Amino acid sequence: MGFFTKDVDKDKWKNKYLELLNVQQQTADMSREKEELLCKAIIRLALAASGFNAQLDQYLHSIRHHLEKGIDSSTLKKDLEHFIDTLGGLNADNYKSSSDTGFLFDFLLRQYTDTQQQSALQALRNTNTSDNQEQLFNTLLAIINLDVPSAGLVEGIVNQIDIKIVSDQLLRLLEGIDIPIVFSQQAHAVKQELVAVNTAVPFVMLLDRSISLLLQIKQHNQLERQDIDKFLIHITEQLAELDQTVHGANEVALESELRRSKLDQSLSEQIEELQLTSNNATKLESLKEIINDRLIKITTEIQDYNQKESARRKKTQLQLEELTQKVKEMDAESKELKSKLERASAQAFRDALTGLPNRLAYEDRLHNEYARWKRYQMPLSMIIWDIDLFKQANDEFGHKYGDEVLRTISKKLSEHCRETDFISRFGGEEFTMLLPNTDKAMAVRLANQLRYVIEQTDFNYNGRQLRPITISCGVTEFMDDDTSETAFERADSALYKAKQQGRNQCCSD
Ligand SMILES: Nc1nc2c(ncn2[C@@H]2O[C@H](COP(=O)(O)OP(=O)(O)OP(=O)(O)O)[C@@H](O)[C@H]2O)c(=O)[nH]1
Repeated sequence: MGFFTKDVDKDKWKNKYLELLNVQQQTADMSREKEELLCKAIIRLALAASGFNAQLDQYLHSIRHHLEKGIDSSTLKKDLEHFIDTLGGLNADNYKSSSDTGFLFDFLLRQYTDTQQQSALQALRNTNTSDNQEQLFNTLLAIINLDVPSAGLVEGIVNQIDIKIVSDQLLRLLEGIDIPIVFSQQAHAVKQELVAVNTAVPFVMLLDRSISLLLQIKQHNQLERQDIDKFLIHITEQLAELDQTVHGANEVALESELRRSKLDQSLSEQIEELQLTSNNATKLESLKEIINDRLIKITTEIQDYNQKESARRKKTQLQLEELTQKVKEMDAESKELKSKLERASAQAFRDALTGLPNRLAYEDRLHNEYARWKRYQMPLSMIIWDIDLFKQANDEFGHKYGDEVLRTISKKLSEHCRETDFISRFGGEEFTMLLPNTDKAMAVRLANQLRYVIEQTDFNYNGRQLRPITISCGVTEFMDDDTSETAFERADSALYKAKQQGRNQCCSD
């Protein structure tokens, strides 16, 4: 009778083995869980960092795309390397944007027509390759000599320019650029003064203030850009850190697998030897001894393996907790940044006075509606509105009243058009509307309804009932080979016709 026929010993063996299998299963589950958590965190961070720069976006997209299939360390490493290289390249030429300074040069060249100033400005424009904006601005200020406006300069400006035209241009410039919220009050005040300016001396001071405001806005935008770049670098470092942790986790899992297969191999070798010994055994006592020795050896090996595994599990658990904490922090950071960016971009697209979408938002929407019209050929109409004799109302009752009129008209116009229609404050007392799925006849009908609503609105000032305020508009429908500019020109000409024909009317082309 063989020694292995004893059921108790056989069960002891089986249980040990099953226990080991169980431990192995738990380890594998834990690794998978950890990997999923890491993938999620990296995908979220890549999403949060998207949209800043088209070059970076392609790598962020690739990182997300690869991670959706699970972590492959070598692909992730490659993606991250590309990302970091591109980011480094961007930092080098980030602040050389010639278009930013271009608008300043255009503006100054229009305002400073003295030949000396013109040639100095042109020369600076042609040779300016410096990254140092502060230096550039100082040179510019020296050329136009704004800090100490001499009598000669004042006279020069007064003789050479029409104050109304320049202040209108400055107004348009201020309305055309994104004004960060911190400057909105200052910009509003400058705009109001530009609207009201009528003598040369305050105008020169106002010009000084306008340019200094433009410079401040530019510096502010640069700082904001630097902040975003810092955040991108921070995210990249965190991604790299996570990548390292994944590497570490993979190595630990690999080690554990190796130990496990060594144990398996050792156990099966010992069992084979036992079988061989029992088959060849002739004496029961010596056989018992051999088997006992083997069992002790096997038990020691299993205990040793369990001890190491338990230490490793504790370490993995600790790493997992650290990782979870890190992921939570990164998650909170990216959420905060996302909401900050959303707030900032919502502000950039709104007109502060009326709350309507501004000109920038209009350009954006026009781009989309135009593309849709080109593709699907559904009718698309455009209306340009202008308040009638608004200058009179301003002159008579002051700008505060004028602002109130602007707010009331904005509210009425938005309340009385469809949700799919888009209305914006284009600038000053002008509004634009884009009407998808609306042909010219329908647009003219709607325009006349809106015109009537405004005509019927009571405008009060300090409890005083005032004469009605009216609005006029030009209507057009996109057709044939229209570009957004040609359609706009037609609507603008139709508006001009409406004004010429006596105002408070809607004309179409
Ligand atoms: N209160 C106020 N007035 C503004 C604002 N933006 C532009 N304006 C004024 O709107 C007036 C527009 O005047 P004009 O372009 O001469 O036109 P108008 O008086 O409406 O005459 P028509 O368009 O020919 O009917 C100017 O006096 C600007 O100062 C603003 O934000 N607030």
